[in-house]
Amino acid sequence: MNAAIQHMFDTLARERKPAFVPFITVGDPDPETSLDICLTLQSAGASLIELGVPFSDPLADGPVIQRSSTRALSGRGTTVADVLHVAKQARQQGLTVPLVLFTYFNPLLQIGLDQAFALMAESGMNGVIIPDLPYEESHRVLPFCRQYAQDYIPLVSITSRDRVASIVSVASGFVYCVSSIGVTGVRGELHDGLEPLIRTVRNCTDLPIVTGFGIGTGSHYRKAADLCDGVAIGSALVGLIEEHFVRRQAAQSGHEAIRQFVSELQGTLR
Ligand SMILES: O=P(O)(O)OC[C@@H](O)[C@@H](O)c1c[nH]c2ccccc12
Repeated sequence: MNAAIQHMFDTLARERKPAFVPFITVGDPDPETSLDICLTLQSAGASLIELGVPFSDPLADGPVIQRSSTRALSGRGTTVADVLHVAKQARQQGLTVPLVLFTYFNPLLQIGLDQAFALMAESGMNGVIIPDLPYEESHRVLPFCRQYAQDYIPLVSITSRDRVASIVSVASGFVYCVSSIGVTGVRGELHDGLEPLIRTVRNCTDLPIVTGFGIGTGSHYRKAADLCDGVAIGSALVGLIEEHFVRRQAAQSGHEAIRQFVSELQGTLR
């Protein structure tokens, strides 16, 4: 268990507030901007930030995050080490919210699991989500998570309901409930399988539950927040970054748009 993530959820539970968990692809449009965006997200009210490692074959990602990964991999590219360097710099610049590395398995294998987790701990990371590592393979990383005090956050999806007990048995920090089927990207509606999935997870663990996938509007955010302990938003935020920092090349309006976006989401809870 990583104390920072547990402390964050304990504090929010006492305040009866959900965690707001944004996802960004680090290196999109560049590492320096990603660092600034993390600081903006913290000041806007993010509870924990998912730092995405761009990957060439993001199977679980829709077009917005795929484009984001492609941009982060173009030019000099963005590696796991680059993402962790951004985390370390952000810590030095006052980022205090917990950070979770969001990476496919291959980039970790490329630098070696022991080296990767040692670097994560040294960079101030608090946990890891590996969307393409199945429960049956989680034993390959759990010893390193324990050794380096990194929470292992598994994904539970609507299609994996019959395996929830096994999947959450290896979890620490929180459990990530994938609220839709398919790939990431804002949906028109929350999947009606989300509520029964959360009930199933609640019956299997006392860990906090964060849901994500497809949430991009205030009404969906509120519905998801009523069901869970936290809500993850990626594509809607990455789309804002694409619009302001890439298309318009307007960083100032980009940071303002992020603050406005977070404020509107939080406003739906009042
Ligand atoms: O982008 P969305 O639809 O808001 O979904 C959250 C998602 O971005 C983030 O948590 C995530 C990024 N890539 C993933 C792959 C699998 C599960 C979750 C993710």
